[in-house]
Amino acid sequence: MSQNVTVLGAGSWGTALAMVLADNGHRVKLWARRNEQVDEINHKHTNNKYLPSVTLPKNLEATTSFEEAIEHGDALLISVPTSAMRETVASLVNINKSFPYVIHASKGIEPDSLLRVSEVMLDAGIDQVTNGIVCLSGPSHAEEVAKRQPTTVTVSSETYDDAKAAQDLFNNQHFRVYTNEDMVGVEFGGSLKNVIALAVGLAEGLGFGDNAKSAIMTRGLAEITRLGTHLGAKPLTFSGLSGLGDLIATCTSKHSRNWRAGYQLGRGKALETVLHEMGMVVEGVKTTRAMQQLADREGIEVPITSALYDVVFNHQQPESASEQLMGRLKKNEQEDFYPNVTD
Ligand SMILES: NC(=O)C1=CN([C@@H]2O[C@H](COP(=O)(O)OP(=O)(O)OC[C@H]3O[C@@H](n4cnc5c(N)ncnc54)[C@H](OP(=O)(O)O)[C@@H]3O)[C@@H](O)[C@H]2O)C=CC1
Ligand SMILES: O=C(CO)COP(=O)(O)O
Repeated sequence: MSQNVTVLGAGSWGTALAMVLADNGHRVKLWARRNEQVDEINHKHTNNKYLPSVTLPKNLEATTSFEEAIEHGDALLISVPTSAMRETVASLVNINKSFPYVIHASKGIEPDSLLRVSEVMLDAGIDQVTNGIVCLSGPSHAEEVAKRQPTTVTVSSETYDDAKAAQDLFNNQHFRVYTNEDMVGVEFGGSLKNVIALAVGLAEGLGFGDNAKSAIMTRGLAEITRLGTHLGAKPLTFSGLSGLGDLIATCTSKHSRNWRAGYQLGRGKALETVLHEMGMVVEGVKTTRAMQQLADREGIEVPITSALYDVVFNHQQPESASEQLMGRLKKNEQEDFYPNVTD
C-alpha cells in the first residue's frame, strides 16, 4: 500500500533510501537543510554532491521546511549523522505530530554519553511522538543502492510489528530486508564496524597486505562481539548482515568513507585534512572515541580499537601502533578454549 513517507537527511544514505521508497510507489518528501540542494533535487532530479551521476525518481520531492516534511509523513525515516540525531529529534518533538514508529538508519555511538542511536533518540524525547523505534542496518553502500544493485539489510525493533512494517515499507526486488529482534546487536554491529574499517584502511595505507587486512577484520569482529555481547547483544547477530556482513562491505570497499579515511591517515595525512577533503560523514572517528570509552568503562579489552585511538587522538605513529599490537602478550584465539590453562 502506497504511503506518504518523510526522510530527514538528504545525504548519500537518506537520498538512496528515499529512492528505494519512491521505487516502491510511496510519495516521498526528503528534508534537506540547503535551498540550492532542494532546488537541484526538485528541478534537476539529481543530488550530485552525495550521489553523482544518479537520476532521482520523480515521485521524490525535497523541501527545506522541517514542518512541511513532518506534516507530509505517515511514516518517518531519519538518516542524519549520529552527531546530528539529538538535535533532529529535539526539532521533531517540537511539532505536534505522532508516528506509529520512527526508523533510523544511522551507524554510530555518541561519545561521552556512550549511547547507541536508538538510546540517543529516546534521550532526546522521541517517546513523545512514537512508541516504536526501528533500526535499519546492514551492508549497503548508498552508491550501489542508488544503482539498484542487489542489497540486503536488516531491520530491528523491540516489537515484531514495527520491524515487519519497516520491512514491508522498504523491501523490493533489489533491496531485500530481513527482520532481527536483537536491536542492541544490530546497532553495535553497524556502528563498531566503522572503527575496524578505519583500522583496515590505515593498515592498507601503511602498505600492509591481505594478511594484515584479514587479521584486523577477524580480530576486530572478536572485539566488537566481546564488547557487544557484554552489553547485551546476542552473539549470533555479529555473524549476520549487520555484523560480519557490514564489516566485509565496509572494510573491503573503496566506497567506504571510513576505509578511505583510514587509508589517508596511513599515507600520513592529518585527520583534519582527511575529514575536510572527504566532505561526508566519517562516523568511525567519533565512534572510535566512544568505543574506547565504553571498553574502559566496562573493563573490556579492545586492542585494535585502542591502537587506532592512540593514532587518531594521541598522535601515535601508525607504525609504532602496529608494532605494539603485534608485540602484545601471546593469547589463545578463543578466550575459553583451554579453560584450565592460565598462562
Ligand atoms: N552512505 C552510506 O552508504 C551509508 C550511510 N549510513 C549511515 O547513515 C548516516 C548518514 O550518513 P550519510 O547520509 O552517508 O552522510 P553524508 O555525509 O552523505 O550526508 C550527511 C547528511 O546529513 C546532513 N547533516 C549534517 N549535519 C546535520 C545536522 N546537524 N542537522 C541536520 N542534518 C545534518 C547533511 O546536510 P548538509 O548537506 O546540509 O551538510 C547531509 O544531508 C550515518 O550514520 C552513516 O553511517 C548507513 C549505511 C550506508
Ligand atoms: O555503512 C556503510 C555501508 O554499509 C557505509 O560505510 P561508510 O560510512 O564507511 O561509507
